[in-house]
Amino acid sequence: MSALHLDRITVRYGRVTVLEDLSLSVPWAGALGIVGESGSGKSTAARAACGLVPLSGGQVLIDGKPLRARRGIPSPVQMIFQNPAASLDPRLTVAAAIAEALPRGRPANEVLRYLDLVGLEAVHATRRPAELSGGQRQRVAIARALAAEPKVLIGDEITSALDVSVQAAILNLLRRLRQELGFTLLFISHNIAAVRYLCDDIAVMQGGRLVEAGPADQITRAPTQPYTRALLDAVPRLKEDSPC
Ligand SMILES: Nc1ncnc2c1ncn2[C@@H]1O[C@H](COP(=O)(O)OP(=O)(O)OP(=O)(O)O)[C@@H](O)[C@H]1O
Repeated sequence: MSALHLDRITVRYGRVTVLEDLSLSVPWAGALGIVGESGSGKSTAARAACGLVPLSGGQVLIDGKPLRARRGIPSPVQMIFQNPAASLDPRLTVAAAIAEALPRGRPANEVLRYLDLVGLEAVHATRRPAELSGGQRQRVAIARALAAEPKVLIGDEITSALDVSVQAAILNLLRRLRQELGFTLLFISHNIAAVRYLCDDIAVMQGGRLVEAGPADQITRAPTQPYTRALLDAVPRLKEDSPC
C-alpha cells in the first residue's frame, strides 16, 4: 500500500485541463520527485495531493483511503511552499507556530526537539518570521510541517527563492531528516539535480501529463524521452551526490 496515491486525477481550471489522468504513487518512507518545465502542472499535482484543488476526475488516496479535509484535525498531508510566508503566520513566534502544529497531547518541550532537528537554536523560539533569514524561515516551515506528524510531506519548490549556498543547506537538511525520521516525501522542483540528490524516484511531467517515471538514477542516466533529456541538458553540471 502506498502512503500517497494520485489515482488518475484530472484538474480543470474553467475550460482548461491542467492535469489529465495523472497517476503517481509514493511508497511509505519513499521520496518521489516531480520535475518538468514551468507550467507542466507540478504545483497543481502537489496542491491536488493536499486537497487544495477540486478534482474533475480521479481520487487522492492516503494510506489507501480517500483524502478528506477535516476541520480542526491536522491534515495527514503537510505542504511546504516556495515562499515560507505561505506556510507561516507572521504574527506567531517560531515556538507558537510549531506548538500549534503538534498533535493534541504532545508535551510542549517537543517544540525544542523540532527546532533542534532542523538546526535552529532555542534563541530562535521567540522570534517571528520577519526576524529570520529566508533559510531560517524555511527551516521553521519544515519543523512545523514535521511537528504535525504527517503521513506525507510535500515540498513545492522550497529552495527556489533561496541563495545557492542556502539551497544546498536546506537540501542537505531534508536528506538528513529523511534518513533520521523516514518520512514520505513528494518533492517538486524544476531542478532535476536537486531532485536526484533527495529522491528515490523521479516523475517527469509535461503539459499536465506524465512523460516518464522511474528510479532517479535510471531517469537521470538513461532517460527514454527527449523531453527528459532536454531537462537534463538544461542542468550545467549534474555532479554525482551533489545537491546543486
Ligand atoms: N488558479 C489557476 N487558474 C487558472 N489556471 C491556472 C491556475 N493555477 C495554475 N494554472 C495553470 O495551470 C498550468 C499548470 O500550472 P502549475 O503551477 O501547476 O505548473 P508548474 O509546473 O508548477 O509551473 P511552475 O514551475 O512555473 O510553478 C499552467 O498553465 C498555469 O497557468
